[in-house]
Amino acid sequence: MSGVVSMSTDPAPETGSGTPAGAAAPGRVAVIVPAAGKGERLGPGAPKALRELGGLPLLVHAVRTLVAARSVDLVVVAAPPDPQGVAEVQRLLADLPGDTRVVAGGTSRQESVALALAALPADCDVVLVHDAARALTPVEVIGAVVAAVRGGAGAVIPVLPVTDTVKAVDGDLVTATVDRSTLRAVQTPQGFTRDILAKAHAAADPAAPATDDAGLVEALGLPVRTVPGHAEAFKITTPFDLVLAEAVLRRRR
Ligand SMILES: Nc1ccn([C@@H]2O[C@H](COP(=O)(O)OP(=O)(O)OP(=O)(O)O)[C@@H](O)[C@H]2O)c(=O)n1
Ligand SMILES: C[C@](O)(CO)[C@H](O)COP(=O)(O)O
Repeated sequence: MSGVVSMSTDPAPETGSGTPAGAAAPGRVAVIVPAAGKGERLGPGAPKALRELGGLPLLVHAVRTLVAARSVDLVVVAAPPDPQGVAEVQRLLADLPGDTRVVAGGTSRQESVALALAALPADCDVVLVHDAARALTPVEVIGAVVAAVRGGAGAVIPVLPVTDTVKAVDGDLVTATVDRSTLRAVQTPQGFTRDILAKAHAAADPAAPATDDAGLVEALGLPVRTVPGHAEAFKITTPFDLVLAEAVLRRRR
């Protein structure tokens, strides 16, 4: 497929040993990893997904966990779109086990996800979308999202309660205190049936990209379910997040 680099050969579609006679076997689970962002809030340097945490790029941490997850069959990374970015991601993934592929990403996260979605093999029926920037997400979160989609939810997101008091403001003036009991901080991986994610992206406006994929599903009026997220699935956005991530990694080792 043009623009797609396969890092291993296609495995035969899983037959699913528990499939009842006559029933269609489930398809494969693919994870799209948008990794094409610049990381402007992290400060000057290489694209964020290629910056190091404990001696390895953030992307490698994220993909290593994904390929180790029993529920995941295929990982497609949207790389920084310049030729060096794509080549570097290909090189990094070549050292990892599992079925991994690379596409060139886009100018927004939404576009990067759409480009990877267009490159998925036909036998994937569940698709997760997972930020490279959430490099330390525990494998349990990935399993919980896949299980919820396989259990019948069309769209699933991991969430955490909001722990700060939240205010609405107009400039520097507080206009309201928001009821945080109904608010959740949203993480990735977000999981979808392939049909729903494809419909959501087909209806999306490239000129006003959504910050997450579940937002596109909400815009279709379809339900989005939640599962518990994890504190260590935080997004590495600022230099302080990188310090925090180094501490989490040291504690794990
Ligand atoms: N054009 C883009 C922009 C973002 N992303 C990815 O989307 C994820 C979440 O985005 P964020 O953390 O905001 O990353 P950046 O866009 O790189 O950060 P910044 O806004 O600070 O530049 C990251 O894994 C990032 O690489 C992407 O694939 N393509
Ligand atoms: C998808 C996401 O990680 C959910 O919290 C988040 O919206 C991406 O953040 P961005 O800074 O808008 O890229």
